[in-house]
Amino acid sequence: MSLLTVNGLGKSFGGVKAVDGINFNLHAGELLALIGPNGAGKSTTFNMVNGQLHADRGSIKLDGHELIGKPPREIWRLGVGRTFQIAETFSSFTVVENVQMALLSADNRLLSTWRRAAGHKRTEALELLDQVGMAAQADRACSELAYGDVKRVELAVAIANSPKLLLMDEPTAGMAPKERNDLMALTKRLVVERGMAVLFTEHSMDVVFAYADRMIVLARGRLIAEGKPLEIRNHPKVQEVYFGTGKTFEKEVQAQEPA
Ligand SMILES: Nc1ncnc2c1ncn2[C@@H]1O[C@H](COP(=O)(O)OP(=O)(O)OP(=O)(O)O)[C@@H](O)[C@H]1O
Repeated sequence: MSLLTVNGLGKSFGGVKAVDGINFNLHAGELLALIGPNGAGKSTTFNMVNGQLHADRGSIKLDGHELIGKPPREIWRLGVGRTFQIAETFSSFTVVENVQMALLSADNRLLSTWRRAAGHKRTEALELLDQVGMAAQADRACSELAYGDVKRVELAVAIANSPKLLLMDEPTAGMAPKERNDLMALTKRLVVERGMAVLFTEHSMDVVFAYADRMIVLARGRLIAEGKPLEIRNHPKVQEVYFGTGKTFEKEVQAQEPA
Protein backbone atom coordinates (compact mmCIF):
# COMPACT_ATOMS: atom_id res chain seq x y z
CA MET A 1 0.00 0.00 0.00
CA SER A 2 1.29 3.46 -0.79
CA LEU A 3 2.09 5.87 2.05
CA LEU A 4 0.70 8.95 0.32
CA THR A 5 -2.22 8.73 -2.10
CA VAL A 6 -3.32 11.86 -3.94
CA ASN A 7 -6.51 11.72 -5.98
CA GLY A 8 -8.21 14.35 -8.11
CA LEU A 9 -6.43 17.14 -6.23
CA GLY A 10 -7.35 20.62 -7.42
CA LYS A 11 -6.91 24.27 -6.45
CA SER A 12 -7.81 27.46 -8.33
CA PHE A 13 -6.89 31.06 -7.68
CA GLY A 14 -9.57 33.20 -9.31
CA GLY A 15 -9.74 31.87 -12.86
CA VAL A 16 -6.32 30.16 -12.71
CA LYS A 17 -6.35 26.40 -12.21
CA ALA A 18 -3.08 26.20 -10.32
CA VAL A 19 -3.53 22.45 -9.75
CA ASP A 20 -6.02 20.71 -11.97
CA GLY A 21 -7.07 17.28 -10.75
CA ILE A 22 -3.79 15.46 -10.22
CA ASN A 23 -3.26 11.88 -9.05
CA PHE A 24 -0.07 10.35 -7.71
CA ASN A 25 1.21 8.16 -4.94
CA LEU A 26 4.37 7.74 -2.95
CA HIS A 27 5.72 4.71 -1.13
CA ALA A 28 7.77 4.45 2.06
CA GLY A 29 11.48 4.47 1.27
CA GLU A 30 10.99 6.38 -1.98
CA LEU A 31 12.43 9.70 -3.15
CA LEU A 32 9.89 11.31 -5.47
CA ALA A 33 10.73 14.50 -7.38
CA LEU A 34 8.02 16.95 -8.36
CA ILE A 35 9.20 19.01 -11.30
CA GLY A 36 7.73 21.38 -13.86
CA PRO A 37 8.35 24.78 -15.41
CA ASN A 38 7.62 28.02 -13.53
CA GLY A 39 3.99 28.34 -12.56
CA ALA A 40 3.31 24.62 -13.10
CA GLY A 41 1.68 24.17 -9.68
CA LYS A 42 4.52 22.61 -7.67
CA SER A 43 4.35 24.95 -4.65
CA THR A 44 0.57 24.83 -4.63
CA THR A 45 0.67 21.03 -4.53
CA PHE A 46 3.27 21.05 -1.78
CA ASN A 47 1.33 23.50 0.33
CA MET A 48 -1.84 21.44 0.04
CA VAL A 49 0.00 18.35 1.29
CA ASN A 50 1.38 20.20 4.33
CA GLY A 51 -1.94 21.90 5.05
CA GLN A 52 -0.90 25.50 4.42
CA LEU A 53 -3.34 25.71 1.53
CA HIS A 54 -6.83 24.29 1.49
CA ALA A 55 -7.61 22.16 -1.57
CA ASP A 56 -10.78 22.91 -3.57
CA ARG A 57 -11.27 19.28 -4.45
CA GLY A 58 -9.80 15.82 -4.26
CA SER A 59 -8.15 13.82 -1.57
CA ILE A 60 -4.71 13.48 0.05
CA LYS A 61 -4.36 10.39 2.19
CA LEU A 62 -1.43 9.49 4.41
CA ASP A 63 -1.58 5.90 5.56
CA GLY A 64 -5.31 6.03 4.89
CA HIS A 65 -5.89 9.27 6.90
CA GLU A 66 -7.45 12.13 4.96
CA LEU A 67 -5.25 15.23 5.31
CA ILE A 68 -7.52 17.72 3.58
CA GLY A 69 -9.24 19.91 6.14
CA LYS A 70 -6.64 19.28 8.83
CA PRO A 71 -4.49 22.15 10.14
CA PRO A 72 -0.71 22.04 9.43
CA ARG A 73 0.16 21.13 13.03
CA GLU A 74 -2.06 18.06 12.94
CA ILE A 75 -0.68 17.00 9.57
CA TRP A 76 2.80 17.30 11.07
CA ARG A 77 1.69 15.17 14.01
CA LEU A 78 0.39 12.51 11.62
CA GLY A 79 3.89 12.26 10.17
CA VAL A 80 4.37 14.85 7.43
CA GLY A 81 7.55 16.81 8.13
CA ARG A 82 9.22 19.53 6.13
CA THR A 83 12.56 21.19 6.04
CA PHE A 84 12.69 24.78 7.29
CA GLN A 85 15.54 27.20 7.00
CA ILE A 86 17.09 27.78 10.39
CA ALA A 87 15.82 31.25 11.16
CA GLU A 88 18.12 34.11 12.04
CA THR A 89 16.94 33.97 15.65
CA PHE A 90 18.09 30.37 16.01
CA SER A 91 21.43 30.79 14.33
CA SER A 92 23.01 31.98 17.59
CA PHE A 93 22.00 28.69 19.22
CA THR A 94 24.40 25.82 18.89
CA VAL A 95 23.92 22.98 16.45
CA VAL A 96 22.83 20.56 19.17
CA GLU A 97 20.49 23.12 20.80
CA ASN A 98 18.62 23.52 17.52
CA VAL A 99 18.02 19.78 17.37
CA GLN A 100 17.09 19.66 21.09
CA MET A 101 14.46 22.32 20.44
CA ALA A 102 13.04 20.25 17.59
CA LEU A 103 12.86 17.25 19.91
CA LEU A 104 11.12 19.34 22.57
CA SER A 105 8.62 20.49 19.98
CA ALA A 106 8.01 16.89 18.91
CA ASP A 107 7.26 16.14 22.57
CA ASN A 108 4.82 19.07 22.60
CA ARG A 109 6.85 20.93 25.26
CA LEU A 110 6.73 24.70 25.23
CA LEU A 111 9.73 26.69 24.15
CA SER A 112 9.51 28.60 27.46
CA THR A 113 10.65 25.47 29.24
CA TRP A 114 13.80 25.54 27.15
CA ARG A 115 16.04 27.32 29.64
CA ARG A 116 15.23 24.77 32.31
CA ALA A 117 15.56 21.96 29.86
CA ALA A 118 18.90 22.79 28.29
CA GLY A 119 20.15 19.27 28.94
CA HIS A 120 16.94 17.73 27.65
CA LYS A 121 17.39 15.01 25.05
CA ARG A 122 20.99 15.94 24.36
CA THR A 123 21.86 12.30 23.76
CA GLU A 124 19.02 11.85 21.25
CA ALA A 125 19.98 15.13 19.59
CA LEU A 126 23.60 13.97 19.26
CA GLU A 127 22.40 10.70 17.73
CA LEU A 128 20.44 12.62 15.10
CA LEU A 129 23.45 14.82 14.42
CA ASP A 130 25.56 11.73 14.02
CA GLN A 131 23.15 10.52 11.34
CA VAL A 132 23.72 13.70 9.33
CA GLY A 133 27.47 13.77 9.97
CA MET A 134 27.37 16.81 12.27
CA ALA A 135 28.00 15.35 15.74
CA ALA A 136 31.56 16.69 15.84
CA GLN A 137 30.24 20.24 15.40
CA ALA A 138 27.44 19.92 17.95
CA ASP A 139 28.58 22.74 20.22
CA ARG A 140 29.34 25.30 17.54
CA ALA A 141 26.87 28.13 16.89
CA CYS A 142 24.86 27.57 13.70
CA SER A 143 25.88 31.05 12.58
CA GLU A 144 29.50 29.86 12.27
CA LEU A 145 28.76 26.94 9.97
CA ALA A 146 29.33 26.61 6.24
CA TYR A 147 26.09 26.71 4.21
CA GLY A 148 26.17 22.99 3.38
CA ASP A 149 26.54 22.15 7.07
CA VAL A 150 23.58 24.37 8.02
CA LYS A 151 21.54 22.33 5.52
CA ARG A 152 22.60 19.13 7.31
CA VAL A 153 21.44 20.58 10.63
CA GLU A 154 18.14 21.58 9.03
CA LEU A 155 17.73 17.99 7.94
CA ALA A 156 18.42 16.74 11.49
CA VAL A 157 15.80 19.21 12.79
CA ALA A 158 13.28 17.99 10.19
CA ILE A 159 13.71 14.32 11.09
CA ALA A 160 13.56 14.89 14.87
CA ASN A 161 9.84 14.15 14.79
CA SER A 162 10.50 10.91 12.82
CA PRO A 163 8.29 11.90 9.89
CA LYS A 164 6.93 9.18 7.62
CA LEU A 165 6.97 11.68 4.78
CA LEU A 166 9.42 14.56 4.48
CA LEU A 167 8.66 17.47 2.14
CA MET A 168 11.66 19.34 0.79
CA ASP A 169 11.10 22.47 -1.25
CA GLU A 170 14.15 23.09 -3.42
CA PRO A 171 16.56 21.60 -0.89
CA THR A 172 19.70 22.43 -2.85
CA ALA A 173 18.89 26.01 -3.88
CA GLY A 174 21.92 28.26 -3.63
CA MET A 175 24.39 25.41 -3.17
CA ALA A 176 27.55 24.57 -5.08
CA PRO A 177 27.52 21.27 -7.04
CA LYS A 178 29.65 19.37 -4.50
CA GLU A 179 27.44 20.51 -1.57
CA ARG A 180 24.33 19.60 -3.56
CA ASN A 181 25.55 16.10 -4.17
CA ASP A 182 26.54 15.63 -0.52
CA LEU A 183 23.14 16.80 0.73
CA MET A 184 21.16 14.65 -1.69
CA ALA A 185 23.34 11.59 -1.04
CA LEU A 186 22.68 12.11 2.67
CA THR A 187 18.94 12.50 2.04
CA LYS A 188 18.93 9.31 0.02
CA ARG A 189 20.74 7.46 2.80
CA LEU A 190 18.15 8.65 5.36
CA VAL A 191 15.34 7.53 3.07
CA VAL A 192 16.84 4.06 2.82
CA GLU A 193 17.89 3.70 6.47
CA ARG A 194 14.73 5.13 8.05
CA GLY A 195 12.25 3.88 5.46
CA MET A 196 11.08 7.49 5.17
CA ALA A 197 9.48 8.86 2.00
CA VAL A 198 10.59 12.18 0.51
CA LEU A 199 8.69 14.44 -1.87
CA PHE A 200 10.90 17.22 -3.21
CA THR A 201 10.74 20.02 -5.75
CA GLU A 202 13.91 20.96 -7.50
CA HIS A 203 14.98 23.19 -10.33
CA SER A 204 18.36 21.50 -10.76
CA MET A 205 17.79 18.72 -13.26
CA ASP A 206 21.21 17.26 -12.44
CA VAL A 207 20.09 16.64 -8.87
CA VAL A 208 16.74 15.24 -9.92
CA PHE A 209 18.12 12.78 -12.44
CA ALA A 210 20.89 11.64 -10.13
CA TYR A 211 18.83 11.06 -6.98
CA ALA A 212 15.09 10.70 -7.60
CA ASP A 213 13.71 7.17 -7.61
CA ARG A 214 10.71 8.40 -9.54
CA MET A 215 9.48 11.72 -10.90
CA ILE A 216 6.19 13.43 -11.58
CA VAL A 217 5.99 16.32 -13.99
CA LEU A 218 3.45 19.12 -13.81
CA ALA A 219 2.68 21.69 -16.48
CA ARG A 220 -0.08 24.29 -16.08
CA GLY A 221 -1.55 22.40 -13.16
CA ARG A 222 -1.77 19.06 -14.93
CA LEU A 223 0.30 15.98 -14.36
CA ILE A 224 1.80 15.32 -17.79
CA ALA A 225 4.26 12.53 -17.04
CA GLU A 226 5.29 10.12 -14.33
CA GLY A 227 8.09 7.59 -14.25
CA LYS A 228 11.72 6.79 -13.60
CA PRO A 229 14.30 9.47 -14.44
CA LEU A 230 15.32 7.80 -17.71
CA GLU A 231 11.72 7.49 -18.88
CA ILE A 232 11.11 11.14 -18.05
CA ARG A 233 14.27 12.29 -19.80
CA ASN A 234 13.03 10.74 -23.04
CA HIS A 235 9.37 11.71 -22.64
CA PRO A 236 8.24 13.83 -25.61
CA LYS A 237 5.69 15.85 -23.58
CA VAL A 238 8.29 16.72 -20.97
CA GLN A 239 10.82 17.79 -23.57
CA GLU A 240 8.11 19.91 -25.15
CA VAL A 241 7.21 21.84 -21.98
CA TYR A 242 10.84 22.43 -21.11
CA PHE A 243 11.86 23.43 -24.63
CA GLY A 244 13.16 26.97 -24.61
CA THR A 245 13.36 27.24 -20.81
CA GLY A 246 17.14 26.76 -20.86
CA LYS A 247 16.88 23.50 -18.92
CA THR A 248 18.15 20.45 -20.73
CA PHE A 249 18.06 16.78 -19.98
CA GLU A 250 21.39 15.98 -21.52
CA LYS A 251 23.67 15.96 -18.53
CA GLU A 252 24.37 12.64 -16.91
CA VAL A 253 25.37 13.05 -13.26
CA GLN A 254 26.37 10.10 -11.14
CA ALA A 255 25.01 9.88 -7.61
CA GLN A 256 27.79 10.10 -5.04
CA GLU A 257 28.25 8.42 -1.72
CA PRO A 258 27.91 10.91 1.16
CA ALA A 259 31.19 12.38 2.40
N1 LIG B 1 -1.71 32.88 -3.82
C1 LIG B 1 -1.91 32.91 -5.15
N2 LIG B 1 -2.77 33.79 -5.70
C2 LIG B 1 -2.99 33.80 -7.02
N3 LIG B 1 -2.40 32.98 -7.90
C3 LIG B 1 -1.53 32.09 -7.42
C4 LIG B 1 -1.23 32.00 -6.01
N4 LIG B 1 -0.31 31.00 -5.84
C5 LIG B 1 -0.05 30.51 -7.06
N5 LIG B 1 -0.76 31.14 -8.01
C6 LIG B 1 -0.77 30.83 -9.45
O1 LIG B 1 -0.94 29.44 -9.58
C7 LIG B 1 -0.10 28.92 -10.60
C8 LIG B 1 0.82 27.85 -10.01
O2 LIG B 1 1.73 28.47 -9.11
P1 LIG B 1 2.80 27.67 -8.24
O3 LIG B 1 3.50 28.67 -7.39
O4 LIG B 1 2.14 26.53 -7.56
O5 LIG B 1 3.80 27.12 -9.36
P2 LIG B 1 5.28 26.53 -9.22
O6 LIG B 1 5.32 25.36 -10.13
O7 LIG B 1 5.62 26.32 -7.80
O8 LIG B 1 6.16 27.72 -9.83
P3 LIG B 1 7.68 28.18 -9.54
O9 LIG B 1 8.56 27.10 -10.08
O10 LIG B 1 7.78 29.45 -10.33
O11 LIG B 1 7.81 28.39 -8.06
C9 LIG B 1 0.63 30.10 -11.20
O12 LIG B 1 -0.10 30.54 -12.32
C10 LIG B 1 0.58 31.14 -10.09
O13 LIG B 1 0.63 32.45 -10.62
